[in-house]
Amino acid sequence: MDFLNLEFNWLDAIDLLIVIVLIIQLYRLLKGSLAFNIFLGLCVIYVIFFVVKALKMTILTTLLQGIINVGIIAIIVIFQPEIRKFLLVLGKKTPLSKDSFFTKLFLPDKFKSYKEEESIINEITTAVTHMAHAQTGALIVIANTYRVKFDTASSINIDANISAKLIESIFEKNSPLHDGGLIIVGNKILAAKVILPVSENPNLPTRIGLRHRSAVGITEHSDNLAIIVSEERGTISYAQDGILTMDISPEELKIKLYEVLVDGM
Ligand SMILES: Nc1ncnc2c1ncn2[C@@H]1O[C@H](COP(=O)(O)OP(=O)(O)OP(=O)(O)O)[C@@H](O)[C@H]1O
Repeated sequence: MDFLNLEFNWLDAIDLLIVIVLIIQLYRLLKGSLAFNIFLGLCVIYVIFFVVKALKMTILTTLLQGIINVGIIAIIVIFQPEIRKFLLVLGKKTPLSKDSFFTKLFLPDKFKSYKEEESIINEITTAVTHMAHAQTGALIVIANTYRVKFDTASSINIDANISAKLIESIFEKNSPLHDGGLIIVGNKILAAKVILPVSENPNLPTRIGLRHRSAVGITEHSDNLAIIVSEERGTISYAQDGILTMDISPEELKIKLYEVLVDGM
């Protein structure tokens, strides 16, 4: 195809499509985070660079070229968590990954059994619903990897099967384990009383406190889902990819848990 005197073949179309997909993935990954503002700043520098280069403004071009050269290393350092997450997302879309087209084609859902996941989803939803009614504050992190990092200095290892009664008793107001987050990995409750990183996102609602902020914090740089029960309001919320979704119903929580535990995060 000849478009505006430019040669445009099907390979260019694929090239363009891949760039668009990468930009959309990058936007979804960064939106709502501080890194998004840094990313916009870098885009502005790039645009100015191309304009001054086209206008043949040599000094500015050299200066910006220098900033951009150093900027590549700075980008890797600043965006290290985002790059990690981006590669994780890409890894999940490989032909052999759990939710890939090929896996779904050769192993249709009807042949898979989700009994264990369904039981985990029911236990978590039951516990969260009871705690919301009783206005018992809770913070549950469902981590997608066994290598989840958390502060072990104050936490208590549990390594128990997931049950609504156990979760509820951990968050009981008189329980010595009720403060901090509960970590679930796979089919186990791994630890309680975990101190999580508090999000510094300035765009979060000002009315929320440390429980909600730390739920957002633990999902900002890793593939986790954090469920929060507000002690003050008895509401259920969740954080994923650094984004807080507030005041959901138990049914909505169940759908989210299916999405995470059955369809894959
Ligand atoms: N860094 C942290 N990691 C894990 N849990 C934390 C952290 N900081 C505070 N918490 C938990 O949050 C509780 C305090 O919640 P706070 O009232 O500040 O938050 P909130 O978001 O307003 O929640 P709520 O709606 O339940 O009041 C603490 O008692 C503790 O259990």
